[in-house]
This record gives sequence, C-alpha cells and structure tokens, in this order.
Amino acid sequence: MTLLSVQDLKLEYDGRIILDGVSFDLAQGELKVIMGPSGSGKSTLLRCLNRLATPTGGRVVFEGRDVLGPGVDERALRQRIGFVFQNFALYRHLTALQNVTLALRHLRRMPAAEADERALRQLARMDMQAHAHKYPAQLSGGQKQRVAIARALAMDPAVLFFDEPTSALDPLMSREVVNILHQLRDERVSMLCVTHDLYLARAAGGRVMFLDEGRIHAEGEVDELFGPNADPRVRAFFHQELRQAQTAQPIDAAQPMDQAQPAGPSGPAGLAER
Ligand SMILES: Nc1ncnc2c1ncn2[C@@H]1O[C@H](COP(=O)(O)OP(=O)(O)OP(=O)(O)O)[C@@H](O)[C@H]1O
Repeated sequence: MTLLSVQDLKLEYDGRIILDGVSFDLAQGELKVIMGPSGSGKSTLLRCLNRLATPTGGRVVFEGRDVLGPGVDERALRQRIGFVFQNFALYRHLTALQNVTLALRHLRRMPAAEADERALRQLARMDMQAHAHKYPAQLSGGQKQRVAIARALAMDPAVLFFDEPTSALDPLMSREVVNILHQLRDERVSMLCVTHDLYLARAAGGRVMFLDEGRIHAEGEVDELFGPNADPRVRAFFHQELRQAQTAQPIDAAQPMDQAQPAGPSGPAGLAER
C-alpha cells in the first residue's frame, strides 16, 4: 500500500530551481534512501514533505490526504512524520528519558506514568534502557542518535525521515545507527533517509534515489546504482564519497563498491566494517 506519493514536486527560491519535478512513491514498510551531491535538494525535498518548506508546484499525498492543499493541520501532519536530524536535537538539560517523554507530555498531553512507560519501551527498542537517566553529555554520539530515534518512534509516526543521521558521527558510532536502521527496516518501519554515507545506504538495504540538480537522476539498489554500469554523474559522486570514506576508514573501505559482496542478514560484507 502506498503511504506517501510525491508527484512532480517543484520548488524555486528567488527564481532558482531547487526541485525540478520530483516524483516517487513510498510504500508502507518500505525504506528509501536519497543520495546526491551537496546542494542537490535532498534536505529541501524532506522539508517540503512535512511543509517546513513550501513547494511551488506538484502534489504530495500522505496517508491518502493531499498535504499541500489548504486546511491541512501542519502540527498533526508533523506528528505523523518522525524527523531524525544529524545533530540529534536533544535538550541537554533533560535526561534521555525526559527527552523522549517531552513531546508525549506536551503535544499528546499524556499522563506522566503512561509517557514514561511508552518512552522506556522505545528506549529499550533502541537498546538504551540502561541509559535512560543519563544526560546527553554522558552519552556517545551513537547513543544520542538512538535516543533521538526513540523519541521519534515514541510519537508513533507513520513514517520516519532521517536527514544525514550518521554525518555527525565517527565510523564506529555511525555503525550503531546503521544497525538500528537495519533493525527498523526488518520491523517494517516506513522510512525515508537522506545520506551521503555509502556504508549506511548499503547496509540499510533500501532502494536508493539519486538526486541531482533537483531531479531524480537514477534509482535502484545500491549495487546496481553504483556498479560497473553506473551513470557517469552517479559514478562521479560515488568516487568522491568513496575517497572521503577511505580518508575516514583507510583499511576496508578501499574495497570498491562494485567488487563488494551483497549485504548479508547482519549487514553488508562490502564497504568497510566500521
Ligand atoms: N531557505 C532557502 N532559501 C534559499 N535557498 C535555499 C534555502 N534552503 C536551501 N536553499 C538552497 O537550495 C539548494 C538545495 O539545498 P539542500 O539543503 O536541499 O541541499 P542538500 O542536497 O540537502 O545539500 P547537502 O547535502 O549539502 O545537505 C542549495 O543550493 C541551497 O543553498
């Protein structure tokens, strides 16, 4: 069943075309990854879908409703879309548990005991129950991101959007987040994930849409998209990202993606153990 349908989405800023007719569907339980060069419009695309940015044309149908039309309750819409940011966006004066319960208490008006119970369940799902009473400063980057994901999940959204969830993390920490994405995909959580991280794209195992100059230029499984027959623009992006991955992780990342093994059940055998 289609959860989200994006049709010919266009956006201009000051006469400059940022999104140039983007169309795709996201099915219930599906993960799609959006990759592409810096400035290609990836974050703007996500922002249009929950009305943080206003498209100049096109249609977005989410859960059967046109979300760009008049009369849409933006607050209700954003509660159906969980957003996970690269910088975690946690309140540093609140514990992990309090960060997760905050929106439940204030937006959902949930009683404290019920909010705590729900938050602890989501923290446990992220294997973070032992850290529930720690403050963000006492957590690693990967742990902070897992709290942020627990917070998004606690609102019981229809879909999770990730905007560069690993880019603030070192390779070891980002591995934790990649494993979580893999787990959520197995649990059939619907997800849209913007990333530059080839390892994440591969490990998460979803279809990749390659956005370039505001258009979906190519789409496919990561191995076919970046494989030997890759489109030249995709190949250029791939080589640039791989060079950066090699700088961060010089040992295993040297294995080219098109020679790598397909992903196994516990993650990819290919691009670098992080
Ligand atoms: N509010 C805005 N006003 C004007 N221009 C904007 C605004 N937001 C984004 N842009 C421009 O739109 C283009 C796409 O930006 P966007 O952040 O969506 O790219 P991106 O693909 O997510 O890039 P990156 O990978 O670097 O995060 C950029 O040229 C950016 O400068």
